[in-house]
Amino acid sequence: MALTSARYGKDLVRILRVVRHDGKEGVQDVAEYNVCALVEGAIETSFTQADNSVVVATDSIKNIVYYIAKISPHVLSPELFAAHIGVFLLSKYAHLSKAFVDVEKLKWSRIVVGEHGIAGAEEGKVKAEDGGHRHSFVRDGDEKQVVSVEVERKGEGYEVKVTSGVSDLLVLKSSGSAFTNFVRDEFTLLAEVTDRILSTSVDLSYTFPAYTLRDASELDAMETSVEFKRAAELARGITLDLFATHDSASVQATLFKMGEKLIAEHAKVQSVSYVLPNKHYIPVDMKYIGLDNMTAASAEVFMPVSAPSGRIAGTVSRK
Ligand SMILES: O=c1[nH]c(=O)c2[nH]c(=O)[nH]c2[nH]1
Repeated sequence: MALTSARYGKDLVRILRVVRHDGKEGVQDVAEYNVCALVEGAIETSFTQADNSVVVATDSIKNIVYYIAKISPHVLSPELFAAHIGVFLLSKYAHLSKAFVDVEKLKWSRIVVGEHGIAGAEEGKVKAEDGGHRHSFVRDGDEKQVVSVEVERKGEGYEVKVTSGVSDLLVLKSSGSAFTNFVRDEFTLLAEVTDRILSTSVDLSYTFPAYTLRDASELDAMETSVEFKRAAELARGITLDLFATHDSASVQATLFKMGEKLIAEHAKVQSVSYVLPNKHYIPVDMKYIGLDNMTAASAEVFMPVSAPSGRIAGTVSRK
């Protein structure tokens, strides 16, 4: 018998970091993360011979995540924060060869004070550059930025592979989606529809080429070269814009359009993967009470169905 793979670390490390911007009249940012940090390396004997001398305790790995959250100038960028944790783990412990850091960044957006028609709220309207309040935030949705970083020791430096994305971005359109011309046989109950509700919870990930750096001081250069922040803005924007505007023949066709567009717009994005549940909304049949609710034009009352859902997955890659 042999140990054929081994990896360990800390999962579900929760962090909220406040960033106070000097000289900007009290403007602050916050970043809330869920982090999973795992390592590989010369750790076999801890499994096969109960040899803990090669084990950096998972408690220490958790403490390193907090430490990097405190000292990293990159903590607002999920890609650079994750890469910083990975590079630190390998630079600190010579017997470790790879680090796998997954981070989820939760969505805190600035509250825009004074736009809710509340008398007196103007007094508290103290703006950051983007027009929101300087240090007050709202959780506007379950959506998360999700990033997986793999760092591998390569000679004196480190090779960093980044996959970024979005999860739990819930969208719905009440028109502009059809589904016709599919296989019809003895199992087919579904009617063709030229106009239907389309709703999905977007799970998106996209990859970048491997980037080699000597140490953490080169993380800024990695952002300048790869432009993770621009990719994240494009990925979300393209997903939402095309979901809204594409005259959808199917989830499959809309998925491909979105992936194609992101690759066309960002030179560093190598492949784009979506997993899109088709969250069904079924028109309620009201014939029994003399009401027509079953045609594309008449359907107004729908029953949301939590299960089952379709599940459409696809990856679009640069040739
Ligand atoms: O966009 C869709 N794709 C499918 O593959 C499918 N299958 C189904 O029943 N409804 C839909 N909708």
